[in-house]
Amino acid sequence: MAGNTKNKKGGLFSSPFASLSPPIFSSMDSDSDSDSDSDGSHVSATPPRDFGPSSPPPPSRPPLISSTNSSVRARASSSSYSKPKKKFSHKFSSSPSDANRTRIDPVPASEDAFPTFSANLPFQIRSRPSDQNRDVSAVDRSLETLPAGFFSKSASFSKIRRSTLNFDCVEDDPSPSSAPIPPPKADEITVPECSAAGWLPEELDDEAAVGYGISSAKVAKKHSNLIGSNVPLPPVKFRKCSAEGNFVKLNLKRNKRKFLNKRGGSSYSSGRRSYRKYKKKMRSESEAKMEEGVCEENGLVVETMAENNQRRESKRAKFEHESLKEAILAARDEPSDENLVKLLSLTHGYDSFRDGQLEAIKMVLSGKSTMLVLPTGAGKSLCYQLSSLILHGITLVVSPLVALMIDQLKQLPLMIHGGLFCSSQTPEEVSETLRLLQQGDIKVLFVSPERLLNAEFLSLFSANVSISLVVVDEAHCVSEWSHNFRPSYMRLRASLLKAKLNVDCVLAMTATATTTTLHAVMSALEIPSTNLIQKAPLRDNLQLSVSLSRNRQDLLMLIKSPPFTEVRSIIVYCKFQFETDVISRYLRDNDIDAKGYHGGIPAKDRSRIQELFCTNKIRVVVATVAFGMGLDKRDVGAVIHYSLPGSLEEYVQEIGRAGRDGRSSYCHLFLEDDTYFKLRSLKFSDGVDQYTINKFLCEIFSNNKKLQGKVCSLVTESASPKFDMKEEVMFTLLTQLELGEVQFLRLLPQINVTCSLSFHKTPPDVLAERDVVVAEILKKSEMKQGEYVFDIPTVANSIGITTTDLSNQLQNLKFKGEVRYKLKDQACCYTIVEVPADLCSLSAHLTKWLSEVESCKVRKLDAMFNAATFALNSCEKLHGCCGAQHTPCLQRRILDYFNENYDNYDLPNKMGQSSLFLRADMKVFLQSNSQAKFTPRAVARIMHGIASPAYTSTMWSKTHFWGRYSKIDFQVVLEAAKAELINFVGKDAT
Ligand SMILES: Nc1ncnc2c1ncn2[C@@H]1O[C@H](COP(=O)(O)OP(=O)(O)OP(=O)(O)O)[C@@H](O)[C@H]1O
Repeated sequence: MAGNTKNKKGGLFSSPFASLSPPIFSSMDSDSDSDSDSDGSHVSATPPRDFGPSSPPPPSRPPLISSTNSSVRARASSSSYSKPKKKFSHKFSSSPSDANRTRIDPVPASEDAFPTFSANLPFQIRSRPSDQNRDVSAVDRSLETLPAGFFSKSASFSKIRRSTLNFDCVEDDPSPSSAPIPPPKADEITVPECSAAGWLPEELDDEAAVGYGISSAKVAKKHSNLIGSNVPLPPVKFRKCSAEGNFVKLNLKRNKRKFLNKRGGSSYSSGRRSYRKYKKKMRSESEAKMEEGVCEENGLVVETMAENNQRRESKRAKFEHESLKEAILAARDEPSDENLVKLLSLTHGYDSFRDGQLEAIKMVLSGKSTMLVLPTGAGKSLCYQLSSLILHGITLVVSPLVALMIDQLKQLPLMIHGGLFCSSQTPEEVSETLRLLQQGDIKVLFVSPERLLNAEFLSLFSANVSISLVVVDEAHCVSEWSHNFRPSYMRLRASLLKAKLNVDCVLAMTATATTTTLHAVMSALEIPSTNLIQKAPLRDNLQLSVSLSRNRQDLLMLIKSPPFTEVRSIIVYCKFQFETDVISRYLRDNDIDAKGYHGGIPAKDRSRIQELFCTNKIRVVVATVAFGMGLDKRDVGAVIHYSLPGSLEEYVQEIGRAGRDGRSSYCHLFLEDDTYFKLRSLKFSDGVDQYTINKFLCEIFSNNKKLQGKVCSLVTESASPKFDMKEEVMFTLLTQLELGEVQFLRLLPQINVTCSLSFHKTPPDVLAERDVVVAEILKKSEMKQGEYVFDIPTVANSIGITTTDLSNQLQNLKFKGEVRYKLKDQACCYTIVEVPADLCSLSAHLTKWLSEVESCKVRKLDAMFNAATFALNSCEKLHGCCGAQHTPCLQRRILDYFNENYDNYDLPNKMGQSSLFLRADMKVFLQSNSQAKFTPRAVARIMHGIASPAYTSTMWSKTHFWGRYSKIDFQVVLEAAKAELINFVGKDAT
């Protein structure tokens, strides 16, 4: 398979980057909008980025017209700048088991491996023995699982635009193990033809004007070539202040950004100071110019103060608009440091670029695909934002989460018009976005990876809309060796982007990628090793500390000790949903203003909690991984890990929510063994045996000869328990069958395949005579409770049309009042391209690959645990570490981890390697459950307390063997299960 990479252990892929030189760490490098559920107004109200009295003030200056007429003066004073003022004030004010577990514990208690909490700390924590008797089954029951069904349940675009930002979608969960990402449904999007659209500058109006602190006057349209360029300018234009202007409404929030840094003192704040200077300068320049005009007119025209203000603001807006156009053209002609800095100050109000930004922008502008690795909060988004203005075509940003897309859309500077396509949009919303796209009103378009390579979506770009740059955000998701692999991201290959979108230039961005991951991403996106821009993974304003033990009292004591007492906003990360509820309640009971946040909470409530946190109405959010992606609250002063993160990548991402304003921030990790054991067990919940993969492949390629070239479907919900395989694992396998060395199939968008239909107007037989679709439905359906029930792919195949065509025809019939129908059973759809000659070797191949992916995840957890354990037990405290403070040693471990191929060799771990009672217990277990047909993996999972689709915790946690051996290495348990099953089956056979 071209472009794929090979794991060191030898796998499916061959990497053209085998000789890629190690990345260079040149230096250590030093805001999420809330979503209200109240009304529409909040959408245009960015939550304050800083919470001091630092909002850009509404223009306040004496009226420029002197009048002897007192009534005019009175009107003037009351009306002067009232409109912008009102808008500003409006925007600023809106906020936005086991009772019978009697056997001997196979692994002795081992908490004494850790020292007690050191006394010479800035904060005191009591050390407690870890709780060895935790109920392992609870792990499974309460594991953070964010809601699946992204395509059916999530927010509509109108909601996004108007009020609640609904995050109730699978894309909300960055964890691959808990977030199936189905490909898009074919019937979700109807794409009209694109008409020719150019990037013509448009009117400057209210919204833009408000954005610049000016009034609602308009500037006449002006073609770009009037300012001396043959090249059409990008749409530096501003939309009308109407409810429909969602992008502007979202963008308007930017204008409420407060540019003063109350906590101050860092390089991160300098940009804001310069923004104020810039605004002042721009104001005085434009005012001077305007005053000339006013003097000329004074005495000639009797006008109201409001009209006068409008006229003056119009001039200033025009002036600023012209300045921006000039700056864009200058940067396009010559992307020099000077020109780019000038443009930066006009667009973002910052006076300098941060480390890596300028380099990345220049690379992109010169058409070079670039890999950008900057720490969280370092300003990666700005790199594509600025580039998008200078590039001719549109910039397509591929983002993994709907919530993230919405945040990124909101964070676009005012003059960069954005749009998004996500699966949760209604057809009307899709059409509206398309209309804006065709009109040239969208410069940056956010899409999910599923949608990006959807045939209908791709057809959009074939003729009229040209793409200059594809940005792959969270690019580590492309690699199966990352902590957060997304099968749909696998489809992003340079070859496909070139072939389908005619795009040569890709900007891949991530904060967390090991060398192996980087190589895989760069290989897939064909980014040369010379085009890697990489800075140290951590910002140096984060103070890292670790302590042994973890219980509620320790957490409370930590939060009530300095320096945490001084911190206004704190995030406490837990692994399990139940923990967030329990801990937040406990904190509240102890006078700490805290709220729990996890994927099980309704989307509306989650939005509300985020809003309250972002507006400092609650101090502590106790959250699972569901909280934080895209959160750009600048003054989060502390991140506390109540549970061990699953990898150093996850740790770095989560602590990266702290100190985004550049101030010293505190990141504390509570370490204890139990969570480690639970998490390690869970790392084995995705694995599949070769036997199962073989069965799965047989199903996929069954009836292969007949079905080649036709639409096949697999209803994942029912297939999952059948194969004892998670839905996302099935999807990963199907993606691998599409993108592997040989393309065996082609994935089609997911659809609901079972249709129950009833006729309402014309009798079915009569209708069938004139409609071939109806005739075929009658032939292929079964009658159930008075309804015709049929399989969509079967009917489509027999007519010889696509499932999308069939869906459209059904919609037509419904529209005419002829039929009513319901669809159910979401399925992965595909067409077979080639039937594998040897299913056994293919299944062996896939099993090996999945097993390597699984081992990689386990190593990541071990690396996290070892780094924290090292800080606690082995740090000699020579290089600045003291007490629980381990910034230097943890920074070093993290740097080493990202720089070296840690994830390619096994690390020492705490797992037991044998148990006297394991085999005996298995024998008893198999005998007492002789009716069940276990695989070795199923037995091993039960012994580890890991639920699976066929062996749910609801059913199996009742056995007293559930989770009993979770402290023994899974592979040891698996081998024992294989041996015992052979014994058991052999005995059974005799
Ligand atoms: N040159 C700059 N000067 C000052 N502030 C900047 C600069 N560039 C970006 N910022 C600000 O830094 C903040 C973080 O930027 P951004 O959200 O792009 O970070 P990121 O690298 O994408 O982080 P994450 O990986 O967490 O998403 C934003 O508020 C942004 O406006």
